[in-house]
Amino acid sequence: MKITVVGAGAVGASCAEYIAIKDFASEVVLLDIKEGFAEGKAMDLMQTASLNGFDTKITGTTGDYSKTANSDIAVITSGIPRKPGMTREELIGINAGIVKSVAGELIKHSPDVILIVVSNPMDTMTYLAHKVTGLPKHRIIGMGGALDSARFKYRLAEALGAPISDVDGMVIGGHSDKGMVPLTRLATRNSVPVSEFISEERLNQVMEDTKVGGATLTKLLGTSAWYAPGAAVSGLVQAIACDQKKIFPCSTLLDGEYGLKDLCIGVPVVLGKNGIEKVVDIQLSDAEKSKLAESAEGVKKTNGLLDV
Ligand SMILES: NC(=O)c1ccc[n+]([C@@H]2O[C@H](COP(=O)([O-])OP(=O)(O)OC[C@H]3O[C@@H](n4cnc5c(N)ncnc54)[C@H](O)[C@@H]3O)[C@@H](O)[C@H]2O)c1
Ligand SMILES: O=C(O)C[C@H](O)C(=O)O
Repeated sequence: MKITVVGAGAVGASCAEYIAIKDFASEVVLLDIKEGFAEGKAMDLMQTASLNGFDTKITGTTGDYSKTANSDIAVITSGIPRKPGMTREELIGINAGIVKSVAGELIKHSPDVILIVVSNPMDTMTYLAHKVTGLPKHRIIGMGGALDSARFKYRLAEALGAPISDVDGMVIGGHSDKGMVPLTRLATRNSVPVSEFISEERLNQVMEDTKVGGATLTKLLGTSAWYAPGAAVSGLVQAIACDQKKIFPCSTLLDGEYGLKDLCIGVPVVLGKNGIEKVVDIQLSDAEKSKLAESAEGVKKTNGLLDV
């Protein structure tokens, strides 16, 4: 199993590290445009192999896509991150050009690749990857919901005073400060609805804290987060590489599911060796449906800024 990660920055390197530590891939290729950067990150990571006990071979390249040839999965993290006070949507001007060229190069060298798009604004960049590559929809996956759900579980555990392993929950919708839809109604603590343990007011606070999870970290760090994003990407990669058939909320091109068409947005999907093997159409309440529809409007507005 060969995996390419484009962008050896904070998220790309973290993602390569988690993939290697989980030891399910034979090879990870890191590619960056900054001279020597990916080679350096790869060497540094390889020097953790004997310490962390993995056999995955990590190599780096400055812009040489021939080194990525015949990748099974490629992750696109190249692009600028936001600074405090910015929205993800403001990154579109620079990142659209980067994602467009990177996606084109990747499929030239790996025509059968499954693409995972991370660069922001992620739902729009996933849509752009479709427009540029024309790949079937099961082979382009946007990563956002897996991360947002992890943050939701973190906030739920905090509110419940429970261990995170006792908590389950999912966030659908756009990967944006306003567009996320944390499904509080379906969140559970060991199969019991969380509303049995905490007030509606506290649950609303959990929802709001989850939606601004990325912005909160950006304010603290001065740039956006990387550990949880890297771990979330590695979870998607592992589900595909190991044909796990796990459900994650991912951004996918919808064609009528959830009453939505011609956009990529986060909904639950089954991930396996073919990429997105099924969109899971769950029954939403009227309030959840209207939040998702509003979120879709926001994503479509950002898509409208694309030059495709
Ligand atoms: N979808 C998500 O949940 C999620 C989570 C975290 C970050 N992000 C996004 O991921 C992106 C990367 O974030 P980061 O913190 O790793 O940024 P970073 O600046 O640390 O790394 C980005 C890397 O991309 C490289 N790059 C730029 N143009 C390139 C090109 N044409 N080809 C190859 N490499 C190129 C840069 O040299 C840099 O090393 C940002 O857009 C950020 O907003 C998304
Ligand atoms: O917040 C960001 O801009 C980066 C990423 O989308 C995140 O949610 O951490």
